[in-house]
Amino acid sequence: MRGRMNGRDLGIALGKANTLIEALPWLERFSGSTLVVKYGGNAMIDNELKRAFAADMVFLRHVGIKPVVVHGGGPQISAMLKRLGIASEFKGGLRVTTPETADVVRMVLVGQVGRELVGLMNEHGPHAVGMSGEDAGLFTAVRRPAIVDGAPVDIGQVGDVEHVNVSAVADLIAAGRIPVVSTVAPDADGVLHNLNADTAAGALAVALQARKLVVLTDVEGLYRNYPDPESLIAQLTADELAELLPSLEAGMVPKMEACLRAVKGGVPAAHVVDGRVPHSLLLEVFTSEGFGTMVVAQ
Ligand SMILES: Nc1ncnc2c1ncn2[C@@H]1O[C@H](COP(=O)(O)OP(=O)(O)O)[C@@H](O)[C@H]1O
Ligand SMILES: CC(=O)N[C@@H](CCC(=O)OP(=O)(O)O)C(=O)O
Repeated sequence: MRGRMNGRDLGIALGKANTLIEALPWLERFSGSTLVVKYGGNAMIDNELKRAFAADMVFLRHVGIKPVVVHGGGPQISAMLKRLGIASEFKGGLRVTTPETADVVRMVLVGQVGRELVGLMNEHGPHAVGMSGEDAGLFTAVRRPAIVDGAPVDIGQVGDVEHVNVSAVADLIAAGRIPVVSTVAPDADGVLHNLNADTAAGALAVALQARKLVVLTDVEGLYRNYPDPESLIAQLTADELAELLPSLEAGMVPKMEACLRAVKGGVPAAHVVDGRVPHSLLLEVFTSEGFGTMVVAQ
């Protein structure tokens, strides 16, 4: 409400102005750069959080940052497989994917999770465009095994990203859109593969030479000794992460591999932040303290 302020209101207003001005150096630094944001299925807890995430992406877009969203949906896929009475298991952090499972993965990621995020962003205006690795040849997949107890195990139609057709997203970014990527893709023979969303986000961040990769998940960040709260890591180098990787547990493995791949591939920083905290991404990008765990090259 416009009108005269009392002393308390003025204090609150000045606090808001300070928050805005604290963002200035970060706006200057990141304006014009590409940010790849991976939104994990476990961080899509409720509608309020999803709305806050969508608003954050639109906010970034309006301040001149170019967000590219890569979304997950592991829990949502598992729920649909259960509804359909199809058994499902993970090996080495990756879903064993039969042809039947691959169809469900595509249905849920492209038709459900991706659509919902696009819809929430587009409540703010015609910003977001959904696509999968199949659209405009965005990703070509190559079949990969899971690593279980140090040995490779075949898990069906699961892929890594072999090739990224950068123009598929670059054209959308140039048009001012926010690409929202679902991570299924054909291999060289056209067979549909299920890509872990962290893996695909890492590969896309490298191909786009993004300024940052930010992974939103359901923990505060990377713990040296999970779940000891004292062992949360604020910052670590690629070499330190490479040393830690073999000791990590399933869910964190593809996430931290993606961060390592991004940083080794020329992305200046990769972050893991708590997606359960509304606007955590803005806190990471626009405050001096940062948020969660940051991986840097050196
Ligand atoms: N060292 C670790 N640090 C943080 N989380 C860990 C660690 N080891 C295992 N985890 C687990 O990894 C989970 C995140 O991975 P995942 O469930 O696959 O999330 P998402 O759906 O966001 O991809 C956390 O909730 C936590 O239980
Ligand atoms: C191969 C593989 O495991 N694919 C994942 C794809 C979704 C995903 O990665 O979702 P989150 O980011 O929410 O975990 C799956 O089928 O669950």
